[in-house]
Amino acid sequence: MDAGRKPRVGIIGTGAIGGFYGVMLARAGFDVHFLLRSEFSTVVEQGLQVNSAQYGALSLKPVQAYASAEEMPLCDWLLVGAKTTSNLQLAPAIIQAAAPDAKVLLLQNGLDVEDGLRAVLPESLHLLGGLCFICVHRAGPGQIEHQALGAVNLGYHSGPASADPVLSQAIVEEGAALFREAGLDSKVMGNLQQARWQKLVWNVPYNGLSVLLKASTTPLMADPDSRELIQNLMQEVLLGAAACGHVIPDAYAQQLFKSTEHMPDYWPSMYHDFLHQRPLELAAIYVAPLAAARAAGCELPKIQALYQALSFIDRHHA
Ligand SMILES: NC(=O)C1=CN([C@@H]2O[C@H](COP(=O)(O)OP(=O)(O)OC[C@H]3O[C@@H](n4cnc5c(N)ncnc54)[C@H](OP(=O)(O)O)[C@@H]3O)[C@@H](O)[C@H]2O)C=CC1
Ligand SMILES: CC(C)(CO)C(=O)C(=O)O
Repeated sequence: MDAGRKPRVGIIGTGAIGGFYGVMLARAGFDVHFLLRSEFSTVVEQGLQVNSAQYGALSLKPVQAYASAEEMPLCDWLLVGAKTTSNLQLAPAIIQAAAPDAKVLLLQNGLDVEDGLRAVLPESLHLLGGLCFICVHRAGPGQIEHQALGAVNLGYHSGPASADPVLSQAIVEEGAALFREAGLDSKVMGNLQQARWQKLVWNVPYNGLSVLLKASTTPLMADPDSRELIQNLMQEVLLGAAACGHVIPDAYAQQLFKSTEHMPDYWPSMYHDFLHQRPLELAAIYVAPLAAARAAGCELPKIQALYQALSFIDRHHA
């Protein structure tokens, strides 16, 4: 990349997350290219709209939109905004759109989501994980509803800087700076695994229960039984994390629980997948943490039961 040139950003999977962060980066002056699938022609015709409780009505038109990665220019940063269930299918597109030493950032929930992709990406590509603290969903083709929040915490997973902590830190700082330039909070996480476990403290209870109980956060937080269940599930995530060497203070879970009471009523992304009969992110959000905890000698029976119920739903909802 030429010194002084802003990095070129490619969005691989332009849904709620890819669309929101892509529009914010484009508005901040980055050269952003969007890979789409079902919404391609609508977005070419009508652009991308973000209806944000925080930033008002934002519009990006024209959009540098692509239906195939072969038409995309080589990008310095690739932000993967697809669901984890699509990662392996998207690997050829990521490889195709990546500049020789590109940074691939998975903006996804779950544990170990980088591992499957790492195995098929060239060694020259840096792989990072990003945890998005945001409430956003697609309201229609090219239409993104942003209800609250927006921070992205980043950590280095693997690549040419794996053995060089100074370089990997600099790369993660560069990624965080992109988001900060777009006016969003972004922190560098020294340990990506720890950061992923921390995020699971929220996603394990709320994502799954929203599907199982057909309830958004407001009713989940209003009912004494669901409140107790959420707290018990959070405690099991802390147990699993600790067994894997990632101690998360109890106060962290308490604070997430409390802050959810003050969030606008929110349907987690897993509920949207259920509603639209798309595969649920069970491998990333349930299977991987359950397996990691079990390998460390720790059983998590409530999470296991929630996972089994969700697996049934996942197999029967399509
Ligand atoms: N939404 C939220 O508030 C939050 C989401 N997350 C995480 O972020 C990640 C993304 O979630 P979210 O943005 O909600 O998901 P969405 O379903 O809104 O977006 C996924 C996008 O990826 C596209 N896609 C999938 N496969 C392909 C393909 N082969 N080629 C091109 N495009 C493809 C989909 O296109 P198509 O329309 O054709 O299916 C869709 O546009 C998940 O891991 C989620 O858990 C994390 C924090 C908050
Ligand atoms: C936890 C929450 C709602 C906001 O921090 C989120 O980021 C998610 O849905 O994954």
